Amino acid sequence: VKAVICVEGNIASGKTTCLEYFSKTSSIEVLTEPISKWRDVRGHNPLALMYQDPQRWGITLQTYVQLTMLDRHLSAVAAPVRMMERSLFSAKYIFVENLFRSGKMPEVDYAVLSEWFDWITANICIPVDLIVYLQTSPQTCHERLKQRCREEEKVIPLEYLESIHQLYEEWLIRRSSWPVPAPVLVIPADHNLQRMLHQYEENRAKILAASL
Ligand SMILES: Nc1ncnc2c1ncn2[C@@H]1O[C@H](COP(=O)(O)OP(=O)(O)O)[C@@H](O)[C@H]1O
Ligand SMILES: Nc1ccn([C@H]2C[C@H](O)[C@@H](COP(=O)(O)O)O2)c(=O)n1
Repeated sequence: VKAVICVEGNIASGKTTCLEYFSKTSSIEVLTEPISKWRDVRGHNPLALMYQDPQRWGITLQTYVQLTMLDRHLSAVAAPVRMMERSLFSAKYIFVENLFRSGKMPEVDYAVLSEWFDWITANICIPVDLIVYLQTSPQTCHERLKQRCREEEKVIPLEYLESIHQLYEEWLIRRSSWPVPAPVLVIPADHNLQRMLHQYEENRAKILAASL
């Protein structure tokens, strides 16, 4: 039986580090976010453009994110358990929603992206068996983001991470915004690396149970 687990969380919450840890397990295949594509589509960098001028380029990046995430979801599974970074769902419910709600995406762009998303989810089966939510404070993410130092992300202020955090909490904890496509395992993720790895080990059985 194959299982799909999506690891969700704010920017720089530790998703890649978590996936790297579980990639050492032979029964688990790991799919990271296709961020290299978002930074280079035929020589263009829609991620950088979006941060420079979200009004103009938000829909460009998010259209491409939707395509590349759909491609990830539909790619052939090669191991009993698949762990992937984020999902088609968080792309829409968190990032598109954030652009729209903060007034940085014109209503017509939001409408077109929503039509695409609704069509995809109505016509294509996107199986998700478990969501692992790495729950952090926006302050922790801000520090980790500065330390990681991705060129495009230097303009991200704490308030941006606070908005993303609120949207995640509404979606996965308060469950007041959008449908949650699978059970949610919440892992508090403000701790140091050693403690995080310990927590991942403690949660291993629960995570792998998704494949039973
Ligand atoms: N528990 C932790 N404590 C301190 N720093 C961490 C921890 N986990 C990850 N980091 C560092 O924080 C940055 C963001 O982590 P990363 O795994 O890339 O997050 P994400 O994939 O969610 O954006 C990286 O520089 C990483 O080395
Ligand atoms: N739908 C999306 C998904 C991601 N992004 C941005 C946010 C970050 O700058 C980057 C992903 O980095 P991570 O959270 O994995 O460290 O891509 C977006 O704007 N829209």
